[in-house]
Amino acid sequence: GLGLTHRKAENFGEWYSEVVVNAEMIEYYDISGCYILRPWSMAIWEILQEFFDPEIKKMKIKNCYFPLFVSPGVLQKEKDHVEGFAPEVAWVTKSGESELEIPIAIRPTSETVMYPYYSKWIRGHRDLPLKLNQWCNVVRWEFSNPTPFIRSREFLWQEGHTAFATKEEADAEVLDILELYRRIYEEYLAVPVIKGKKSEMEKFAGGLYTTSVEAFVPNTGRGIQGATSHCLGQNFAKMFEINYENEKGEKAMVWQNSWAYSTRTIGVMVMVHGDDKGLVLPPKVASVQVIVIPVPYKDADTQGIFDACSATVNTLSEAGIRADSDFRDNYSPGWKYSHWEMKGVPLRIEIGPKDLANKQVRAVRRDNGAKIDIASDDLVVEIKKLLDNIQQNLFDVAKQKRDECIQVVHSWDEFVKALNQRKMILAPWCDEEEVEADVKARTKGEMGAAKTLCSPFDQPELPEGTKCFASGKPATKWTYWGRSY
Ligand SMILES: O=C1CCCN[C@@H]1CCCn1cnc2ccccc2c1=O
Repeated sequence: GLGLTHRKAENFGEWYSEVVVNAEMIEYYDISGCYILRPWSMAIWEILQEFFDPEIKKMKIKNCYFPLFVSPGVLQKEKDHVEGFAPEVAWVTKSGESELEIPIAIRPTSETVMYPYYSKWIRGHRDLPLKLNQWCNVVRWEFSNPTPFIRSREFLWQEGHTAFATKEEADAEVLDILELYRRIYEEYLAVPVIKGKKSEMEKFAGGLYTTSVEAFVPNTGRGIQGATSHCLGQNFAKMFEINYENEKGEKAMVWQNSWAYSTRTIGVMVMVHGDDKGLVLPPKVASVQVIVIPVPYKDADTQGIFDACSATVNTLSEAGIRADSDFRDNYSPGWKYSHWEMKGVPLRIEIGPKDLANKQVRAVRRDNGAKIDIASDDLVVEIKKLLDNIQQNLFDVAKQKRDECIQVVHSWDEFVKALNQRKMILAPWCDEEEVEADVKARTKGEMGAAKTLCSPFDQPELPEGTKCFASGKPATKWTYWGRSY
């Protein structure tokens, strides 16, 4: 049969793997942790890119392309923090039958690839700001459980790498980019996220501070980092001698940022909106927003029905709506309904003899199953309203579910209870790293330990004297905690 064999609420992992395959987004590949992105998911990546790329161009950020290969020397340059990541670095050691003199790393990220050239290109203050981005793949040979889109050994992303004369410029850009990431999630993927700052333990070790947008998957009770925007401070400038002669003729080091979102965004959307019929696509990222299906009746005017379907697709397409028809004669209408529901198409239009006679179409919503008869004269206006309503409804439902999973706690016992209830926990914290390490140690288990997700920029009131939930010391900030991907 066409349906899923696993229910989202019963076996999330199996449900997810089945949805991404049955919706024809992913094909499993013969190398573990690698996946084929089929057109149905590549189209989503392209729609997100068509939003983000013009936005960074407005910020005078230019696209470039650096080599995939990293020479070992520069990779070790970041030894302080790269050692943590070293096991994930993939290496080329041979070409054909012969061993390479020196093994070459495949980029897991491009700081060490790009920054020796930033050092060469940035000599005077007129060379600043230098703002580059690249759309590429990166490889991280991870061993923890691979999951399509969420955790794969190769993935697509954009990585922005910018250099400024002042910290103020860098700080401002970090937040401008973070807002774009929020828009990707909330305006396109209809996924609510929380903007915040990572703890010292969770931040990018090579940087000064990390900001992120954090999503949450209610079914697994796990937080997931949606995208990151780091201020690197002058750490890499020091390491790679990226300095310049400032306007006073003094030698000064640049202030840098780096920021990325990846194909992980697609996986988060699948997890949040998908249901037991399959994928549910927010209209903004649906490559097909409306699928038109003929419902011919044995002796009815079949040609008239097909003509009405084609006219409907044309009218919608001319209005800028991504519409298609399914005229295949080897599948029944019922089979087609299930097929396009599995693929998450936001709206289905059925046209049968009655609809033809009444000069109307029957629209069926993928998000809530509602059936709406629309007069053909009102088609474009009504379909546009429906698509906007579906987009908003998906966000509202996801936000309501996510908010139901947020639990404010003030004590350790409340924290443990909430954690076991698969909540996203908001707790007052003393912001001490060893306390975070202690919480990790005390919550270790086969479900994974609790960790900080972020300290939200939008801080609730913290009354004088509030104690840290874990240490009892004076709390300095509210922080989200939880298990995570
Ligand atoms: O997030 C971003 C945004 C885009 C540019 N890079 C930063 C930081 C990447 C951190 N990171 C992540 N995995 C790694 C894996 C192997 C070696 C190095 C690294 C590594 O530096």
